[in-house]
Parts: sequence; structure tokens; C-alpha cells
Amino acid sequence: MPAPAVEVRDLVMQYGETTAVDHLDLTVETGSVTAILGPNGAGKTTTIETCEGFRAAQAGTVRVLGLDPRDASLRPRIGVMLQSGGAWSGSRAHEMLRHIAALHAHPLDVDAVIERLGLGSCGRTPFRRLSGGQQQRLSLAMAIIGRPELLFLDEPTAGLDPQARRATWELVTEMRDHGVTTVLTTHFMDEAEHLSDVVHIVDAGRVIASGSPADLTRESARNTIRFTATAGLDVVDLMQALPEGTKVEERGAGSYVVAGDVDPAMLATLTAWCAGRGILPESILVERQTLEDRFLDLTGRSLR
Ligand SMILES: Nc1ncnc2c1ncn2[C@@H]1O[C@H](COP(=O)(O)OP(=O)(O)OP(=O)(O)O)[C@@H](O)[C@H]1O
Repeated sequence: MPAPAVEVRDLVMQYGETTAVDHLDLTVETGSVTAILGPNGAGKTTTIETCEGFRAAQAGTVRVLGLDPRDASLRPRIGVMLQSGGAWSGSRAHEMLRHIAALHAHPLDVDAVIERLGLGSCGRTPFRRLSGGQQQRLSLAMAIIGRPELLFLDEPTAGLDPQARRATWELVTEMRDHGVTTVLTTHFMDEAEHLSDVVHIVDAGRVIASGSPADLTRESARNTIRFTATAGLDVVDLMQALPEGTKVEERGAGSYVVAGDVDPAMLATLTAWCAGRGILPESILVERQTLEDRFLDLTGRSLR
């Protein structure tokens, strides 16, 4: 396996009395899209800015493509999209992109990127006069134009309309197909679920859960089937019929909860077990936990 693109070990970052990052560990595998999720003030931007080399680690170690993030030789190899835009307010959109492209050895085609991100009408407009969404798209274009190996995107789709959001998703997916590693922060669960291979959930300056979106939502109390039927069914026998690790409980007379790896086969086994005993369930409800539910369970807070 190739060396990780980003390795953060025991990172501590403080602003005066405020501990923004508190002994945080995080690994980003090469070629992955990795999302960092967390409530406001969790320490995501501080962590990402340290990886980008904008802040020096106060304690702990950070390695980006095997190097210290402040190593100047990293600049052409990474693309950065800041939350605050990152372009000089007077710079004109297309000039800016052409300028950045000229600084790189193998840039993407500027006109193609302008077209892809719907920036055609922004040519001579100074950055400060662009709409919020246009500024976002230009910042993304600036991050990718140099064909980086590693992309950092801090809330890339905040404030974008649905079409621009889709275009951004497609672009990130395409970059991944070309081997680019992407680290992004987002407040949109669907974005994390749709785009990322790995999600790190950060709260109060620490990573509190990591895994693929599927891993994080599996094996949770909310992956359940609830059904009602005659009271007093033989739940032990039912459990034996279902896949190993499945739990069945009668919670109140005739009200059953089946918890485990809920999939179509399990539902079929359950209904077959009932049919074999002449039982017609009165209601069957499949509940799958979403990443948002899991996030709420872990942090006690909603994403925004
Ligand atoms: N420049 C700064 N000066 C002082 N405190 C700061 C500064 N930047 C961030 N903080 C504080 O550090 C903590 C972490 O902030 P950070 O911006 O890293 O969080 P975040 O997870 O990116 O939040 P958000 O989702 O709101 O962008 C917060 O308590 C914040 O108030």
C-alpha cells in the first residue's frame, strides 16, 4: 500500500486559552476522498490549515506527501481551496486562473475548467464583484488548475446552487479517478456519503469516529426491523433463523425489534420464518440509520 497522503499524529493547536485541536490523529490514504465532519468550532479548519502549511503545528507531527507541510517543494503538488475564497479581491477571474496555470508544469486546460465550472461569464470581473457562488467556483478552479496530487477543499459547496454542487461533486469524483487524493470538510451529510471513501468525525478537537460512510452507519441500534404480530413469539428460535449476530427482542406484547445487518435477505428470512408458523405480521418497518443520525448520536449536535 502506498504511504498515506496525510498523517497527523497527536496534533495540538491553541488560540490563546482556546484549544482548537486536542491531540488529534488522522490518516488520509493516497487516492482517497476523505471527509472531515464536525459541528461548528470542532477544529476542522484549524486542522486542515495546519496540513496546508498555513499554521505551524504547536505540538504533534503532521506529514503531507511525506514532507513537513511548510516545505516549499509541496506548493506545486497540492491544491487548496480556502473557506474564505483566497483570491486577491481585485484580481480578474480568468487572468487569475491563467496566471496560476502558468506557474505549474502540467496545468489543466484553463478554458475547459472555466467551462466545466460555469465561469465563462466572469472573465474580467474582479473577484470581489463575483457572487458568493461564483467566488466558490473560482476558488475551486484555482485549487485544481495546477493538476495537484493532493487537494484540500474547505467546505467546497457551501452556498452553491444545486447545479454547481453537482458539478463540484462530479469534478471531485473525476479527480479521484485520476488518482488525486482529496481532503474535504463539509456540513452536508449527503455530500460526505456521496463523495467520500472515508469519513473522520471531529468533535472538540479530536477524531471521535472514522470509517467509510457504510461502516459508520452499520451495526447501530437504528439498523432495525420493527414488526408487530401475535404476542409471545419464540424470539430465540427466530434469532437462530436469522444471520449470526442479529438480536431480536419483544418490546411490549406483540411488538418486536430485530437489530443487525439489515438487508433484503434478512427481511425475506424473517417473513419466511413467520409464514412457516402461520403468522401474518401486522406491520413491518425497516429503519436504517443515516450518517446524520450517527453524527447526532456521537456529537449530540446537528451538523450546522
Ligand atoms: N483565529 C482564531 N483566533 C481565535 N480562535 C479561533 C481562531 N480560529 C478558530 N478559533 C477557535 O478555534 C476553535 C476551532 O475552530 P475551527 O475554525 O478550526 O473549527 P471548524 O470545525 O472549522 O468550525 P466551522 O465548522 O464553524 O468552520 C473554535 O473554538 C474557534 O472559535
